[in-house]
This record gives sequence, structure tokens and C-alpha cells, in this order.
Amino acid sequence: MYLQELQLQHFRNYTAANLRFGQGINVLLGENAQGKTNLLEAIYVLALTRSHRTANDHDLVNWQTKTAKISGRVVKAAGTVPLELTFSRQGKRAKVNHLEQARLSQYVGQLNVILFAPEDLAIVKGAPTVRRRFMDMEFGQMNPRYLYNLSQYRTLLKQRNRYLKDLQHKQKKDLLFLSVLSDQLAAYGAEIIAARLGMLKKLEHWAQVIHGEISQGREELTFHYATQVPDDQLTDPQTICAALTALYQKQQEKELYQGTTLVGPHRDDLHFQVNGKNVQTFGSQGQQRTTALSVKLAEIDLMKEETGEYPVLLLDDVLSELDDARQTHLLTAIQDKVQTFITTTSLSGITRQLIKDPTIFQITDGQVVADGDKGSGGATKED
Ligand SMILES: Nc1ncnc2c1ncn2[C@@H]1O[C@H](COP(=O)(O)OP(=O)(O)OP(=O)(O)O)[C@@H](O)[C@H]1O
Repeated sequence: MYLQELQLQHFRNYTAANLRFGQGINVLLGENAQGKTNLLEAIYVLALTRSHRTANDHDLVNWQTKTAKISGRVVKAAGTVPLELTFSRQGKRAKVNHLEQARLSQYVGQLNVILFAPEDLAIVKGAPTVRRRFMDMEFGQMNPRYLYNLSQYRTLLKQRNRYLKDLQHKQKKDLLFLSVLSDQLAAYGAEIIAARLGMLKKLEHWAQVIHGEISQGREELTFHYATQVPDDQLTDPQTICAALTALYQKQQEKELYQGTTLVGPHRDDLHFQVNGKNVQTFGSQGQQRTTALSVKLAEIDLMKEETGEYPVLLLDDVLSELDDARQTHLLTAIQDKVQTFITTTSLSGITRQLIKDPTIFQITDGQVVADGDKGSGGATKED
């Protein structure tokens, strides 16, 4: 799939923009703070309805106004799909084919994107939340059921945590209600864990192939899903659900004391191992970078396998963070098959001979000018 057109109205520092992109590599070129990442973010938001940079949708709306709109046309094997998102004080509205979608989980998945930013190099080294977020964002795009289970789980988790706090402060006494909440939470939690395990197995396969290529066969990458559910019970959702319920019972006193839920997918983690050793603890910087790159590139193959289409790749200032060999690997892997957007302040840091026929967009203060006549991109800025 590829994003053919993008229109922005009052999104971040863009007053109005109307852009047409190339199917291959699109370079978003500009000085600092001109709007390159904002443009990449707009594509990300168009795909996922939420930003990777802020949890507050209102940040996306231009400071001078109250409503922002992003719309675009996605070209897929089955045809062209118009998408539209509006952000206002009343919330967000999402349209597919000009029809409003009641649930955002019905909208997500129309445009699949993979974002690779310097922070993603921290997927190995960073906190567990980074890896959980990674799993949720990627698997949610490929699987609407996963997204639905996740939103139910989050709602129940909040409710259960609030109830645990009430019990802790003796404002409530009913332990039976706690067990009702535990059973419901365990059911959704088990679906999430089972789905993660299934997707991780496939992702691991692709990441192993890529990591093997980059390390020239010297290293073998493996994944380990870290959870309190015992290994021998990590099978089907029913077994995982029973294991979670048993863990809630076992840890009830501790949870009441701390006033929070201590078990479940919101506490799990993902460990990467190279030749059997945890890369986070024992890996060199180079191994950590190779692992992050392999995992990111593996997502492209996984999405193709799951959805039948290659996703759109968003590279936010990431090429300059990679050495020549890893840059070459990345650009060779995506060439001719994945529509890619690259933000950069200068073309000199990019191995240009590897980028065939790029479409270049010059970005200055929220205005975009396409290089030559290829992209026919253009933008206007209202006064
Ligand atoms: N809601 C908003 N309304 C108006 N302007 C905004 C809004 N949010 C952010 N900006 C402005 O957008 C500008 C560009 O930000 P962006 O992150 O896209 O820069 P960039 O071109 O990627 O720069 P860098 O190379 O430094 O990462 C910033 O100056 C910021 O103040």
C-alpha cells in the first residue's frame, strides 16, 4: 500500500497543505523546527488516530485554531481508500470512504505504518513500557481484535485499580466484587498475552533472518516474552486466563497493600537475546542497534504476511544514527517495495546512491515545496 495524497488543515504548524507523494522514497528536507516531524506525525496519526509524540490530541491542533483535519488517499491492491480524521474540542471523528466510523478500532488498519525514530533504538535498552507500547501499536494495527481487547483491558484495569485503592483506604469492603473484576480482567489479559505470543513468534522468525544477514551469520537473535504466567501455561487463552486468575488470588494481599494490579500484560516485558544472552544487559551498542533495526525491518515483513500489503515506513531522523553498513542494509531492504518517508536536515548524511529516484520535499515554516515536478506537492499558508 502507499499514501498517494495528504491534506492538512490547521495541523500543528501547517495551516493548509495539499501533497502528492511518490510510491518510493520521499525525503522531507528542512532546517530544525520547520515541520518535518510534524508531517511524519500527521501520516502516523492518519494511520493510528493517535500520535507517537503526545497523548493529548489537542496538541495536534494549530495553536491559532480549535479544529484540525488530516485527510489522505491510500492506494491498496483492492482499490483506493479515502481516510479523514478531525480533531476538535468535542473529540475526534474518523471517516473511511467518507463514512463515519463509530469505533476507532474499525478505522485503524486501513493505512499501516511503521515508524522508526532514534528513540526506537531504545527498544532494546529502554524501559519495559517502550516494548509493551511497541507490541500494542504494531499488533493492534494488524489485528482489530487485539485493539478491541486492549481497550477493554485498559478500561477494566483502571476500574480494578480504583477499586483496589478504595479497598486499601477501607472505603469499600466487598472482595467478591474484586474477584468479579479479576475474572473479567484475566479473560481480556489472556487474549492479549496469547495474541502477543503468536505475533512474536512470527516476528522473531523474520527478525532472525535479518539479524543473521546483518551480523553475517555470527549472531542468532531470539525473543523471550517475560511474564509471571508460568511457561508451561503459556498456551491457549483459557489456560492463560486460569493462570492469571490463580495469580490474582495468590497476590491478593500484596495488591490490596499496594492498591494496584500487579499481574497481567500491562506488567509483562519482551527480552531480546543474542546467542542466548540478554542484549539489554550484555549486548554491545552495535548489537543493540542491530537488534533494533532487525526488529523494525521484521515488522515490515510481518505486516506483509498478516495483511497482504507492505506498510508505509516512516524514518524520523534515523539514518544519521545508523552507520554505513546498517544504513545500506535498511535502504536495500525497502528499495522498490516499501513507500518510505525520511526526515532529514541534510542530504549529505544519506547514502544517496542507494536511494533510487527520491521525491524531495523542502519544508520551511510549515510550508512544503516539492522538488521539480515529480511529486506535484504544494502547500499554502494562510495569513
Ligand atoms: N499545535 C501547534 N501549533 C503550531 N505550531 C506547533 C504546534 N505544535 C508544534 N508546533 C511547532 O512546530 C514546529 C516544527 O516542529 P517539528 O517537530 O516538525 O520540527 P522538525 O522540522 O522535525 O525539526 P527537527 O529537525 O528539529 O526535529 C516547532 O517550532 C513547534 O513549535
